Amino acid sequence: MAAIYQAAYRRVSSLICRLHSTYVRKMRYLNELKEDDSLCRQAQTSGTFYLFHNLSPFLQKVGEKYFVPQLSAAEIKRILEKFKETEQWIEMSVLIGCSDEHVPRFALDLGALEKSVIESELKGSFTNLQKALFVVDGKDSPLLASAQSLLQWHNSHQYCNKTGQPTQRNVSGSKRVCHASGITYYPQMSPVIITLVSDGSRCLLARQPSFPQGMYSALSGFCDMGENVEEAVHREVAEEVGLEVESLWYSSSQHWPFPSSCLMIACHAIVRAQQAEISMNKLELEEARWFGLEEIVEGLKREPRSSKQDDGSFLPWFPPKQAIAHQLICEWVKQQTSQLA
Ligand SMILES: NC(=O)c1ccc[n+]([C@@H]2O[C@H](COP(=O)([O-])OP(=O)(O)OC[C@H]3O[C@@H](n4cnc5c(N)ncnc54)[C@H](O)[C@@H]3O)[C@@H](O)[C@H]2O)c1
Ligand SMILES: [Mg+2]
Repeated sequence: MAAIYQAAYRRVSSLICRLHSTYVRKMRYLNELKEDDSLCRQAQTSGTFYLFHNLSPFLQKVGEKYFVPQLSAAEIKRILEKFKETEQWIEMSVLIGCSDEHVPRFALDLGALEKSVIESELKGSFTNLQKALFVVDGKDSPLLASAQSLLQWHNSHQYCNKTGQPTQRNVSGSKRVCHASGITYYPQMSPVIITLVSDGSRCLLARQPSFPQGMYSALSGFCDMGENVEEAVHREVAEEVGLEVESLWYSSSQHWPFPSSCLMIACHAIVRAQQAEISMNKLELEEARWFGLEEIVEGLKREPRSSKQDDGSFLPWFPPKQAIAHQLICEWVKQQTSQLA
């Protein structure tokens, strides 16, 4: 009897498994790789690798386009042999995802090896992440950003905060453990709110002193300990431009690798048109002002290069489409245009 039940259970389980979508199977496989060291070690032999050098990703240029090559384990071994290094280096890679066909993807930083040798061997170049994110295909930039953030987190968490002893990573790189204290460290992100404030017919954009000339963006700020998203939006708007938010709603979120792993939580906020006088915090901002719809539409078309005028001043331009600030601005334009229609 028990055998019949077991056979029926197996049939139902395998049916459920087949019914699972490609996405669900992929996520379950990735989770197994994170948890199971021997499975992940085996996966490294059949996976593909994104290369980094001191946290700069490796890109190849074909014509005017930049690509992020995925190298096989065999190609990595060939490079390592050039340096008379062993394949043990592969163990320093971190798991960053997998294809729909369950080919795992890893990121590996070869920062200790001579950069120019790798570049000429693989015919490409290690490119600063800030530049790389804006020149690669849109689907590759989130992958590069999260890979770099994870590599950076490992670099800065080599030792236990409590004992000062070295921490040991698991094979996938999803955590580090201090065996002396038993503390497990997981990769961290800092929550940051980014808010496009509107008074109903205009939107508020600001400049930090570190921004490139002419660029304006939505207000942003790190969440304080214990704060929720709504409280952070209210506080940041009050702190930076002296306005009181009346209502707000969530738009979307984005992982942002600068300065190190932020979770950008994007919202729209409304302030009363009668109480919209800006009182800017000069310690944080260089300029903050209201923009009408026409000026925003013009600014969205403007390239950073074409923003400089003959008298040396700069016309406003906005963050590129890879930044969530861009998305907030486009949503606001859509909202305003639909109201006018
Ligand atoms: N992707 C986008 O569209 C977009 C747009 C704007 C800003 N951002 C990012 O948002 C982040 C925060 O924006 P901000 O500079 O306006 O923040 P902010 O207004 O909170 O000011 C930054 C200051 O906050 C303090 N701070 C508090 N907690 C911090 C933490 N965990 N890490 C670092 N500093 C902390 C520091 O003193 C720092 O100088 C920046 O890293 C920026 O790159 C992204
Ligand atoms: Mg700020």
